[in-house]
Amino acid sequence: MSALAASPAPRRGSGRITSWHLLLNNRLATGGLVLLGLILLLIVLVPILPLPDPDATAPVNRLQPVLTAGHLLGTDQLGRDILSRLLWGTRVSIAVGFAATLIAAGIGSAIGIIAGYAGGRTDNAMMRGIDMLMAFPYILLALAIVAALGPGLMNALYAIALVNIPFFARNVRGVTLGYAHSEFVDAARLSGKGHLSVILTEVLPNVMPVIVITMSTTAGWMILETAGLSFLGLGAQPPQADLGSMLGEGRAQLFTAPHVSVVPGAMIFLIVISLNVLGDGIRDVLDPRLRSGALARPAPVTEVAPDRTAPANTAEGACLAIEKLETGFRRGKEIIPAVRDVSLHVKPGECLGLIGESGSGKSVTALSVMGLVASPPGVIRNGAVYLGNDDVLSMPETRLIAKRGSRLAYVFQDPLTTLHPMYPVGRQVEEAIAAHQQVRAAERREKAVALLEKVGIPDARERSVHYPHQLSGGQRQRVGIAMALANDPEIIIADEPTTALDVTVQARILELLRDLQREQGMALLFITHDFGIVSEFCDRVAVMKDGEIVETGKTREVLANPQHPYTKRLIACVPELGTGERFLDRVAGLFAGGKAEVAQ
Ligand SMILES: Nc1ncnc2c1ncn2[C@@H]1O[C@H](COP(=O)(O)OP(=O)(O)OP(=O)(O)O)[C@@H](O)[C@H]1O
Repeated sequence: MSALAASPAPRRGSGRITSWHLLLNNRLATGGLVLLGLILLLIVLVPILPLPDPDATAPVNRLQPVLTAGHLLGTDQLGRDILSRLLWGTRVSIAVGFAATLIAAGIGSAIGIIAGYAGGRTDNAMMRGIDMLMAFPYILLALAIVAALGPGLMNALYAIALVNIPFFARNVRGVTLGYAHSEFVDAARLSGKGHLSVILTEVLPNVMPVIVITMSTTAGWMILETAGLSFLGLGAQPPQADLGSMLGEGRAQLFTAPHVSVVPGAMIFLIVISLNVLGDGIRDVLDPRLRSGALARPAPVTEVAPDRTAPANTAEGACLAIEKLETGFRRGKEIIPAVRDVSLHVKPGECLGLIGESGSGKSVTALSVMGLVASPPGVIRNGAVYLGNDDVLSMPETRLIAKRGSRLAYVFQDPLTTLHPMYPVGRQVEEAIAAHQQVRAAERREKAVALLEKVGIPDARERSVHYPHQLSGGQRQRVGIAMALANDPEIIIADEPTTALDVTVQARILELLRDLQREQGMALLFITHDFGIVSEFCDRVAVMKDGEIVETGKTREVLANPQHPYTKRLIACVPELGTGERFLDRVAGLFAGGKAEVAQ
């Protein structure tokens, strides 16, 4: 860990959020859990409950209605107590459904992991087998299996398990394929671990949430399928009750005594619905991206707290002013602040460097400007952002969205993740133009080529039909800059635009940004963690630490006379050519002593 990264992290909420809290936060899942818990409790207690024998017939008492004395849910066509049969039958159906789920999950997941991990012929052979299994209508396949093995609950269980193996195998194989060639799996292999060990320690823990999610969402389905087979007389055999056979037996009295079939039908419905909503809740808890809301479709604009205090614009003549900004992230009911009390301004033609260690809040500050922090979980608690005199955070959503890319544009760190991999780069620049300008397709194309030329892409016309993966890292970043320039913005926010590039490309991109900024008189908010870049590039600098601005001023003055110890440490971290040893001594001295100051 770098010395800088070792400095204390922003304060976090003290309450520990467990998976239980997250599950219980989801009302539907809690409802499902309570309902399923009650049903499970009843079927566990059924042997000790004072209920009549579920199989004891009493023809004189046949088809008694609900709420008859001694028969709360009435009796069936043979005079058997429906409540007793329902609870014993539910016990059988749930046991068979869960057992089938476990068998299908075990075998299907093993096939999926082995096929995905091994790849090549093994994968091909296993998946073709699975495809054949899937090619049959599953209920027909289950019927054929039971017909071959003979009717009975155990055979129904095997049949249901078998027809569900492909769902697990396909799901798990897909996820395993993604992990099989990832760096951490390669590293484990290279460190000498055997295949089994790699599968068990590296692949399985990552695939496990998918297995559990598939289990929780298919268990209800399997209970339904078991009931279906019993309904057709291929599962539970008389006199044994399960929900499907009760439903099948009640069919003949559907119009004269509907309760005989409605009661088991309602129970099937309750079990399946509770399992499904609980399964959805479990999926949300197990997938950390869902947990933070990252996969939920983010709102088009960051949520702004209704009780936000919006200070007035104090920066005269600035084209961008941030006033006392406070942005945080929701975690349960808490909002954990990421930036606090941040005030900055940039004037036309000026370059402001925003510098700070990783996690200090630079990106959150930059993204808050145009309401781009994903909500959920992001929320702007307090503060204001002014573009000229316009209060951005008070604007109607559509107006704010219209300002994105026109008055203010962003250049992000990694163009490979921001460019669409399936479209040629020229088309993506054209899209940026089309977002704000009504120009004909041919003109737009010419404009896109001109922009690519302007940012220094050689043979721009030919390159414009290339896809992002066909360009180098530096060229991709140039495309990102071309897109930012597409609508002649007044301000560009460049968020560590050169971090992913090697030093020579980095220098060229920085030069390009500086030239364009001077040429077009744009304001630039340049985010970096490198004081070397700030000293060469920025007129003023703001230093950020733990979500707050700790020092701000003209770059030359801050460099010559840093006030905050953290600024001094950042400056000390800039290596000077030929002073390698001295630099390391300085850094080591600084961080060994913790609070040691830098000798200027
Ligand atoms: N989606 C999120 N949910 C919760 N916390 C987040 C989220 N995004 C960022 N944060 C937190 O906000 C804080 C500031 O993050 P930010 O990305 O602004 O840091 P940064 O200074 O830009 O770091 P870097 O230089 O590594 O990009 C960090 O503590 C981070 O963990």
